[in-house]
Amino acid sequence: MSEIARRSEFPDTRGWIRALPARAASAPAFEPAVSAPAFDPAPTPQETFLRWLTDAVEAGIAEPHAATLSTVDPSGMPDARTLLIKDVTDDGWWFSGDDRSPKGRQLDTAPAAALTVYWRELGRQVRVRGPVLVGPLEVCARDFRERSVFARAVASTGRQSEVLADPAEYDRLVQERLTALEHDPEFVSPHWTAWCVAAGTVEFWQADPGRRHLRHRYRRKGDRWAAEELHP
Ligand SMILES: Cc1cc2nc3c(=O)[nH]c(=O)nc-3n(C[C@H](O)[C@H](O)[C@H](O)COP(=O)(O)O)c2cc1C
Repeated sequence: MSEIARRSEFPDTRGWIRALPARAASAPAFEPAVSAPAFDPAPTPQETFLRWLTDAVEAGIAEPHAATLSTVDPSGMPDARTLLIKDVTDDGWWFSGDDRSPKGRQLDTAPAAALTVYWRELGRQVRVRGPVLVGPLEVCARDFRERSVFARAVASTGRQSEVLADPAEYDRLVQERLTALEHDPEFVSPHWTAWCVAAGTVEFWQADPGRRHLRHRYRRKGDRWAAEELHP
């Protein structure tokens, strides 16, 4: 086991945080090799992403489909939160939530976002940026129905991120929704939304122990993808 940097052993917070190990030196090589100037990525970022997601699944990474979604509010103030990627299609990267939530309102006024995935154990990051589109009603409804009954009950009480002034009242409302859903299992919240980041750029980043990190960026050019390597 590597040495643990204990906070109490450092004179100040900065010293402790600076001592935390950055990238594991044992990051696996990007195929065929990180040091190779050229490599053989898939023709589309979706395909490369799904290959990397497969690697993350096979490596046993918990919640390998978790991503950070960044948006901006009407004043231009950025916001970000973790959520789960629900699908990857030719159209882009899909996620879901309530359109009355802060993220929903932000996407309504500024329909663009960035999704960031970090698979620490593999030394890999993916950055997806682009306009955000609201999915068709049937896609939103399918996503809602695929949620557990409890998740549907919570989602349809629908005041996500508002101040919880009365926790007991909230628990009562969720119980009420649970009972209602048992009687009406086909119910779909009209606010539940599947959004798609229609990527304009997608960057794949692979750590290299020698800091010759590999960065491969796809850029959408009409209906095809152009790709380029970036300075680390
Ligand atoms: C691992 C993980 C997965 C999550 N998945 C979702 C999700 O799929 N959809 C969602 O709306 N919130 C999800 N959340 C909760 C969000 O991070 C966030 O708290 C919530 O969406 C409210 O965000 P907002 O106030 O910016 O709208 C998840 C949180 C975590 C930690």
